[in-house]
Amino acid sequence: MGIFSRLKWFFKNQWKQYLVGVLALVVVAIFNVIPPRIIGDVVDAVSKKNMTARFLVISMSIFLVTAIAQYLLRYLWRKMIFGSSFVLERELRSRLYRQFMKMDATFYKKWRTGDLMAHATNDIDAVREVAGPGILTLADSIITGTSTVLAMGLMISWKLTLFAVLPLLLLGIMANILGGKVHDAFSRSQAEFSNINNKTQESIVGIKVLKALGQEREDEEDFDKYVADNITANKRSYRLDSLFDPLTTLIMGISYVITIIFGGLSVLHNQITIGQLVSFITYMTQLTWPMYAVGSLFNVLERGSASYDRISELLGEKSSLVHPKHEVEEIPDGTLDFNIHSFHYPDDDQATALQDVHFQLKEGQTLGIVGPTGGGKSTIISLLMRDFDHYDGSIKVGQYDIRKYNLDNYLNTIGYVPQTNFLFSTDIRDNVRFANIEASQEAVEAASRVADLDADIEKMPNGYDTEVGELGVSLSGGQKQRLAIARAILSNPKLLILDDSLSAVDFKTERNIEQRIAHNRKEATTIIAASRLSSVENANQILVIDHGTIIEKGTHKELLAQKGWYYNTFHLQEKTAELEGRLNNG
Ligand SMILES: Nc1ncnc2c1ncn2[C@@H]1O[C@H](COP(=O)(O)OP(=O)(O)OP(=O)(O)O)[C@@H](O)[C@H]1O
Repeated sequence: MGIFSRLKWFFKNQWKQYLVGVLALVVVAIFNVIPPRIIGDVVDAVSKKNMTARFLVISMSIFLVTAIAQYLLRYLWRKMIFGSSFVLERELRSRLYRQFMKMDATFYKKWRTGDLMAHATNDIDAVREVAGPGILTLADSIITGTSTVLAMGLMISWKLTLFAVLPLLLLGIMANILGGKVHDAFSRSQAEFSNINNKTQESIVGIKVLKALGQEREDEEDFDKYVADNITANKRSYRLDSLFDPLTTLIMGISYVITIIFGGLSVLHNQITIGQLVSFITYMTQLTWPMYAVGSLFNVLERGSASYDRISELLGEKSSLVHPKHEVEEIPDGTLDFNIHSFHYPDDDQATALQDVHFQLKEGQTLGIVGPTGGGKSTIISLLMRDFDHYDGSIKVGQYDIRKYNLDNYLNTIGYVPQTNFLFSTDIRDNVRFANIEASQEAVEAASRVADLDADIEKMPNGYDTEVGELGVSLSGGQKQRLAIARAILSNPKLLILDDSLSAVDFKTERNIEQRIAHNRKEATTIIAASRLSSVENANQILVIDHGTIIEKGTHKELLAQKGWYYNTFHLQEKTAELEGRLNNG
């Protein structure tokens, strides 16, 4: 029952709907008392041989009116109670979605996609069941149960009612004993469902790699193991369920036996009439539904409660990002003052990811960041993108520390092209203008030209209408990268960040893109992190990052003159490019 108090915030919001629904249930329950009474009266009239046509017509008319009224009222409570439960579903879904949107990189490292999907689907459904069928069953079983027992007691015999209802107490005791166990079993089965979700998602995303490595059999076996674990958990959950339903039948059976024995004796001793006994048994039949409902109720509540625990845990997660009380609403310009004394990833206290990284950029300048793999290039970009806000030092974009800006305003000024691109399942045009869906065709074409993608698109049969992503054509790695660049260019950001995002295009295309970006973005700042040094040759300033710190700094010319890592790598890459060029030319 604890789940109801935890959902109090929702019931408070929807109290009017629930009140109307419950009132309708009360009236239905009152109407429910009438038919057995009429049946009893008709039986008595027949047995006493004083039945008249008028009596029969009146009795049957009341019967019919009651049935129609019940039909209409049942429609009303369904609409009120089930309708409200969908409001809860919508509210929880949107809370979860908003939470997903505002969480930081640490959150997404902790939670697996399959978990998040399971919370957003199965768990929300289980909580909705509490607010719909759960409330209905609770109210209906209390109201129908009470009104039926009252009718049995008041209109027929309290003594007989007491004997008949006594065994039902056993059900309450059993529900209490099994409640905690069902909660745990359902939590376990939901956790196993999350594992299956994760496994399926991982296998589908990695299907090409799986096949290439000939791991289908092993993956299938792995999957079967997850399914088996899920089935074991489900079986346990349903075993507990199965203990309850037959018990209800058994207890109802005992109640009937008691009723017939004591009821029969009462008729023999002229304490009640035969018609009253028929009414009593009909009332008993009406009690069957509330009894079964208790079984399903305790199930729905324990499942809902376990799911609400899981959802609350997610909603309770706090983003580590700083949200100052007085956020700067101003839009930052493209100047940058990066001063990090030290930074380590939240889950890795030991290794310092960045140490003494300091650089400044004026509006319109280009910065290149290069260095050995794992050196810390992406980490610098991560801090600029505010994936993490806790470090020793400060990063200023425009006049203020980036943590002082409203996060959305700040990120809107950045055009970010990550190492791995994501295409949405829509056409090329909408993929390019994703950040600004109102952008004109001319603007989309201009951005595509800067990214050197226009010629490729024009060759496609449907041009900018070509569907891409899951449902459409597959673009090449280089085309995907250029589409992501066009998307970033279209929003005309103050700060454009390319994180190794030209790695899949050839040297000539890379040059084209660089020149066009430089030409189009004279007033704006650009940061290019790259493994290929040719990507940053024309930058105003280049940093060589290794082991999280700057080991060389300068322009292309200055760095060559230093004859260090940059010089060696540049010549090595030049020779490799030359060799590749010769091989390609035959
Ligand atoms: N989310 C993270 N949590 C903990 N450590 C991380 C995380 N991301 C990166 N690292 C570690 O930080 C170091 C720098 O990684 P980073 O990705 O910044 O290097 P990089 O220079 O961009 O490498 P590459 O050229 O291979 O992309 C590495 O040792 C890496 O293992």
